[in-house]
Amino acid sequence: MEATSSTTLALSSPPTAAARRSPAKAIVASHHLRHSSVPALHLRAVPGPSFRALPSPGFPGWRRKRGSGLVVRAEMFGQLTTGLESAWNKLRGTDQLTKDNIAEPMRDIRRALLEADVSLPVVRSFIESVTEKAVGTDVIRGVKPEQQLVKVVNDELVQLMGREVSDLVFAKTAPTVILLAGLQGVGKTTVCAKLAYYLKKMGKSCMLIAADVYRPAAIDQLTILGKQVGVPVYSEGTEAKPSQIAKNGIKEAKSKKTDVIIVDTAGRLQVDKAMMSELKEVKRAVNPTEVLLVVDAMTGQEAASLVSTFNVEIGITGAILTKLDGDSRGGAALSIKEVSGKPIKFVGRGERMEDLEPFYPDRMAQRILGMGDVLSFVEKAQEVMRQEDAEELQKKILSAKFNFNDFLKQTQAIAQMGSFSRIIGMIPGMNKVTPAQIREAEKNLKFMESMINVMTPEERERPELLAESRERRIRVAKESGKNERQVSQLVAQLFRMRAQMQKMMGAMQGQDTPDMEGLMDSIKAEEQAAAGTGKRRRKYGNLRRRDLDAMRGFRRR
Ligand SMILES: Nc1nc2c(ncn2[C@@H]2O[C@H](COP(=O)(O)OP(=O)(O)OP(=O)(O)O)[C@@H](O)[C@H]2O)c(=O)[nH]1
Repeated sequence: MEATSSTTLALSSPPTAAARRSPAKAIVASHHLRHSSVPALHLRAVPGPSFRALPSPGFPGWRRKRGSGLVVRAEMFGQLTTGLESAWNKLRGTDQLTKDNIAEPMRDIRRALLEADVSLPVVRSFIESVTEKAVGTDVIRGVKPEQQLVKVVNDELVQLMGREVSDLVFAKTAPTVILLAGLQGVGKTTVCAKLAYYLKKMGKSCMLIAADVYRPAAIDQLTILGKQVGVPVYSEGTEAKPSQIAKNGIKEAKSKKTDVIIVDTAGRLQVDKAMMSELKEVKRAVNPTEVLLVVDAMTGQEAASLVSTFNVEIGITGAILTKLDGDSRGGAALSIKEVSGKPIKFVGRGERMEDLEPFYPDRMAQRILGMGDVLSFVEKAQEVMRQEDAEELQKKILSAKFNFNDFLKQTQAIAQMGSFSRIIGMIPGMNKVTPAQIREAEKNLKFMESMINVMTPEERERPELLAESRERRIRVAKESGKNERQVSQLVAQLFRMRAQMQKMMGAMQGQDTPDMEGLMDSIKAEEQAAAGTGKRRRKYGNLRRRDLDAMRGFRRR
C-alpha cells in the first residue's frame, strides 16, 4: 500500500484512513492487521515539498536513518551483507588463500548465514564447497585474496540459488493455468494481480479466478485488484466448491480465448489436511501448467521447509517469494532451492503491482554481497590470466616445446574452468577442433595425468627423453601402475598433439625431432604381441596406426 506523492496524511489509524480513500486499500489494510508477519502500517506525515505518507520504521523495507529522523528504504539483506564483510576484512594483508588463513573468515561466513536464518545443512555444505574452492584457487596477479574469496562466495551463492533464472512455463496450447497456493497472509491474492500485471506487460491476456471462498474479503480484494490491473476476475461467491469455481472459470476463460488463467486459492494459518486435500482437488480439476507456492521471505528457512512440504503433498513447480523488500534476512531466498529442489520463480519486493520480478540468482548474489565492482574486476583479471596462458601455450606449440607440464596445466585449467573447449577456443586457428575431439581429450586427460605425475621434472620438460629411452618408459609404467604400451602411447600422443596443433596453426617450422626409433619399435612390438586376438586388434589397432603415423610424420620432418 503506497500513498501517492500528493497524498497529505497525518494519521494514527491507517486502515480507517485507507478505508476512506479507497475500498481496495481498506481491504488490504484491514487484512494487514490480521497478519502478524507484516507489521501494520502507521502512516506518518513527514515534511517535504508536499506531505508524503510513509510507513513507520517497523515496516519491511524501511528503516529510520540514524540521527536524521528520516525514514529510508533499507538495503535488502543488509545484516547478511555486513556479516560477510567481516570475513573479507580478516584476509587483509595476506598473499594467498590457504586452509589456515581461511578458517576464521569461513567462521564469519557461517555465522552470517546462520544469522540470516539459512538452514543448517545448507550452511554446512555451502561452507564446505566454498572452502574447497577457495583453497584450490590459483593466485591471480593483481587480485587480493579477499577479493578472490568474494568471487568464490558469489559463485557458490549463485549455484545455491539455482544458477539460472527459472522461467514461467506456458502450455503448448493455450490457456496456461497457474495455480497459486500458500498460507494466509503471505501475499497470495496480491501476487495473483501482480502476476497478471506482469503477464499483461508480456502481451498475454489473463483472467483471475477467485477460488478462496473462506475469506469473503478475498474475493472483493481480488476483484478490486483485478480492476486495478485491467484483468477480468471470475468469481461465484462463497457458496460454491473451489474446484467447481475453478473449472467453470476455465471454461469461461477458454471461451474468451484467454492466454493465462491464474487461480487464487484459500490459505490457512498453517498446513492442515483440509487445505491440502482441497488443493489436490482444485489441482485435479484444472490440470495446471504451473503450481506455485507463495511464501513469505520474512519466515526464513521455514519458507523453505513449506516449499518442501507442499511439493511432497501436492506437487509444485516452483515458489514465489514475497516481502523481500526489507527486513527479511535472506534465509528463505538462500535455502529454498537447496532444501526443496524447487526453484524460486518470482520475488515480490513491495506492495505495488509492479513490485514482482523474476528471480535472478546472479543478481540476488550480487545484491547480497554488494560488491559488483570487485566481482567484475576479478573476472577481468581471470580472463587476462587465461589469455596470457593461452598465448604462452601458443608460443610453445609454435616452437614445438609443448611438453608434459603443459599437458598437466591443461588438466588443471579444465578442472577450474569446466571445459577444454574454452582454452582451445582462445588459441587462434584452433576452432577447427570438434566437440567430440574435445570430449575425448577430457576423458583421456585424467588417465594420462597419473603417468605424468610419476615422470621426473626433466622428463616432463623434455618428452624426447622418454621417446628415446625404453628404460625410462618402463620405470614410468611401473610407478604409475600402467603398462609400457600405455606409456609409449602417451609419449607418442604428445608428439602427435604437437604435430596436429602445429598443422592446424599452419606453423610447421622449428621443431626438434627426437630419435623415435626405440619408441616406434616398442609400439610395433606391442602391436605384434597383440595380434593374437581380433578383439584387441579392433580395440587398439586404430589408435596404434594413428600413433605410428604421427611418429612417421615427425621422422619425415
Ligand atoms: N511489503 C510487501 N508486502 C506485501 C508483498 N506482497 C504482499 N504484501 C502485503 O501482504 C499483505 C497480505 O497479502 P494478501 O495478498 O492479502 O495475502 P494472502 O496470502 O492472499 O492472504 P489470504 O487470502 O488470507 O490467504 C497485504 O497487505 C499485501 O499488500 C510484498 O512483496 N512486499
